[in-house]
Amino acid sequence: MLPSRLLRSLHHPLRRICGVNMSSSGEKRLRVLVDMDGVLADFEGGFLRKFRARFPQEPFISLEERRGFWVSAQYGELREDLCDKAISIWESKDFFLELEPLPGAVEVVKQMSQMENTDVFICTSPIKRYQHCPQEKYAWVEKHLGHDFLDQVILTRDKTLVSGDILIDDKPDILGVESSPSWEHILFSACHNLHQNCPQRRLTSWADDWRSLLDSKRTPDL
Ligand SMILES: O=c1ccn([C@@H]2O[C@H](COP(=O)(O)O)[C@@H](O)[C@H]2O)c(=O)[nH]1
Ligand SMILES: [Mg+2]
Repeated sequence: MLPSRLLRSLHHPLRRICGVNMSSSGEKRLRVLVDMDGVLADFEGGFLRKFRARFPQEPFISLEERRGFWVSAQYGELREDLCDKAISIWESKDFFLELEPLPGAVEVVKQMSQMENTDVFICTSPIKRYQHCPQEKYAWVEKHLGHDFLDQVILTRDKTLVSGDILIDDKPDILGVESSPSWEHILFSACHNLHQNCPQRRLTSWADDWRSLLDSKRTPDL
């Protein structure tokens, strides 16, 4: 690795060849990956509302009672056939598009992406039944963050393959083929993970001190 003072004097393409993500002022840029469901978009709230509307006679699990990432698994434990009924909700047209943004999420992502030396990407896993979900995820980003933000959308079912400094995500275990991902996983608090004692640093909501969290990952300019 070359010293940063030398890298600063190099032209942009060479900086890239050296494998360092530097700004024109010579500072290393921070790459933040932000999950969508449960972090930007209220997946749990949207699910519960639509489940109760579609199946008014069926038992349901309140947000306070939610435990574990997989909604379908907890509904299946409640009663076997409720697993498929739960899945049918997020497989329906307009489910992902109509999710409400979580409080502060849109404002924070806009602020974050305007910060100096900071690149923000939305990193989200589509469901395998692809008829509606991938298109609606793009449409959600366009609706809430604007057309230009579509350049910063990453759809993947394996987030370990995406490089970044931080991944803000509500799923406690993010696994994939890469056993040593480049990012630090910051656990975003959600109803399903509140009771779990997880080793990751947490962001409890978008009202939490996300700026300090980002600053803690910035490397000082040498
Ligand atoms: O029980 C469930 C709960 C969620 N899903 C789907 O998982 C992904 C989660 O995506 P993230 O990028 O990790 O937020 C989303 O597509 C949900 O629909 C599920 O399949 N089963
Ligand atoms: Mg999520």
